[in-house]
Amino acid sequence: MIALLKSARSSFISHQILISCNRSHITTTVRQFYGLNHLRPGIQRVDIRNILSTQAYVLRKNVNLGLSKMYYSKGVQTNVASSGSKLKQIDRQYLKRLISLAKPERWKLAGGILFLLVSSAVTMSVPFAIGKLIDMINEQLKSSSEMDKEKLQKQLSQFCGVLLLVFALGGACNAGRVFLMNTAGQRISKSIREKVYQSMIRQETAFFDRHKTGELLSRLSSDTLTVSELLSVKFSDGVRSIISVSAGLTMMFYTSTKLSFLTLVGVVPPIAFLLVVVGKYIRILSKQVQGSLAAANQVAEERFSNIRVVKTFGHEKYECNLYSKKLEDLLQLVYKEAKVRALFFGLTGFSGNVVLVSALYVGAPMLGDSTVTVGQLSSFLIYAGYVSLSASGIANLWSDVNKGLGASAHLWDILDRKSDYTYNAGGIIPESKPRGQVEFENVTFAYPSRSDVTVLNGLNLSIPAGAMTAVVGGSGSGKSTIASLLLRFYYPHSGQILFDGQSVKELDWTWLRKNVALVSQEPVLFSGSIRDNIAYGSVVCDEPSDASTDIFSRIPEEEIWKAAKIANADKFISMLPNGLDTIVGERGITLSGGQRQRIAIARALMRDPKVLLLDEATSALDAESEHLVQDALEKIMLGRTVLVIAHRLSTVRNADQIAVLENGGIAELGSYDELMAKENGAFKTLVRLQTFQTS
Ligand SMILES: Nc1ncnc2c1ncn2[C@@H]1O[C@H](COP(=O)(O)OP(=O)(O)OP(=O)(O)O)[C@@H](O)[C@H]1O
Repeated sequence: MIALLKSARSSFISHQILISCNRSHITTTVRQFYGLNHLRPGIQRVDIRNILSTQAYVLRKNVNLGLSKMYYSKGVQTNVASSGSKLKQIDRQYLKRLISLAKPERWKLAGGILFLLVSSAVTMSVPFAIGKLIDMINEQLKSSSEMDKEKLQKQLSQFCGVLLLVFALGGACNAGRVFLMNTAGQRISKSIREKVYQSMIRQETAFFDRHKTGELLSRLSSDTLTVSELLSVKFSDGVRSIISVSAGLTMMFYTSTKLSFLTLVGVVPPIAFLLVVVGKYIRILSKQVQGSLAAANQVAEERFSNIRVVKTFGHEKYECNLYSKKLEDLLQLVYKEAKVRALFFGLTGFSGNVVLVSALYVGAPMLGDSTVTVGQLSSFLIYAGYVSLSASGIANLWSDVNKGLGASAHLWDILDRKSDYTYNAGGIIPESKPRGQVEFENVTFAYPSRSDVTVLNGLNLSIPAGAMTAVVGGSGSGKSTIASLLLRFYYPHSGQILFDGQSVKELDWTWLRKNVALVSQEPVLFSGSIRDNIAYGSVVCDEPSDASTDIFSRIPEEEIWKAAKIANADKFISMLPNGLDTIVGERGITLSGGQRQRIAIARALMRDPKVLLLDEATSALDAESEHLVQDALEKIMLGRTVLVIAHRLSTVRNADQIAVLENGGIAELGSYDELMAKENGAFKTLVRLQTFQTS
């Protein structure tokens, strides 16, 4: 349980909170949901600058929900609630925003509510009608002659016929309500999912370093579903309960005020109090269950996507145990929740029956003194039944609203998050043809998820246009980081990177991507056909308004073959039974490493980039594959600026210049022969130590 040990005193730094997580599943939940990745079980101080305001809000709210109290030090973030009233204000804002999601479906929802009103009116009028009928029969039976009995039978048939028609109308309205609400819910869910996905996919790379795939998928699937269900089906169920309770109570009082007072006053308040308390506990538990389920899904998702690693090490049994352990944690919580839910529903059922019994107990003697008729007592009892059943529906709505608010807060975090520097369509598009000259000027950089480790420290490197530059250095020295920075996956903390004299930060995103392409060490393909994978490299409109999904299949086949030929991939593709239409499997798993790499080269070629980044492109291949890939690379290098992140002498030897990376900067720069001529030089030492393989 999360517990605050003590409030943040004025001496605390204003952006820190002190929390304690002494159960591992809570720790996992908090870590996953709130991005506090380094959180461990136990007591610790947490810096909430790295978590978004809404996440901080949800974190606080969750704690406030009953796990225990948690305090922020003063002035943490402007929109993090610092008092109960502010929290309510944010609740209202969130509620307004939540409701705004349903606006496009307002006519469907209004239609659903209209059907709901009709069906509720029908349902709620039935007990009254039945009461009247019973009284009528009673009256007629008292003064019964044979003729009267026949008349009564006829009236009864007519009454039942009308009742059946009314029921049919109620049933049709109910069906209409369910259909409209469900379709509106599905459309709301589609629209939220689209928005959330668009926002996610445009986030900068560091966002994906921090958020796990399983977590993002859970945002897309379960949070959007929770919100859309709340706005449609659950909302309408809740409104139905509210109508039933208010109409039921009104009719109870209308039927007999005295009986209503006597029945409700003694029974309802204590039971309502109990229900509120139990309902609140259920809310807390269901949140914990969601978190635990997400943790179990995370394990399965990660293992399936890395199944070959599991198989390579033969860890199937270990993984099964690990998953079982997660499920066991989940099961314990579900047991707890089931117990409380059972108590909750038991109490609701019991309260309903208590109301009925008290109505009977108080009402039966009233029959004697004719204060109520048999018909009135009957309809009163039915209304009392409706009220007690629907009261739990209102409790459920309350819990759903809270759940929906929590889920929507996760979604606002993603929707509101602006990835301003990565995707800046509308940046500078140089008028002249690109030359491909790249400069790293005094670049200092640390990864956002590990901000205390400086990877590049004042790096200066000039990469001449049309030439080949190789970067070498020990493992972890920052070679791939250079490529990531040029591709604008991340931004340097200081210094700048220039492309033809223009800071890459200011260049139009699409233009930059058209002119710089990367072929990485482990090229990943998508699960479609070879054709789709190669065509993926072509430049297409990146605006979401271009909703067509077949843009890649419209790329002329000759262009694809041309790229495949230069990449030495044409021969093996034409030998496959389905040629370009061969499906490559998840991540291209049905192809060999060399084949994947050549498809990736063809893919990069499709956009005819001016600058080509080759990140250890040949290191994982056998001699024949390497030859084919190397040959392909040599062909595509012509006329382009090439930056090779090299491990092999075969590539380095041909380079126009070699940069040796050490301690975050360039230790040596020169041609192969120049660097080898330096007796105790860094490059020569690297070669001697065979940090990168000789071929
Ligand atoms: N996404 C990331 N988040 C945090 N740290 C990272 C990330 N990627 C790399 N690093 C760290 O940055 C440093 C430089 O990594 P980089 O991949 O650039 O090295 P490299 O020289 O290419 O290594 P290798 O030759 O082993 O591939 C390493 O210490 C690595 O642990």
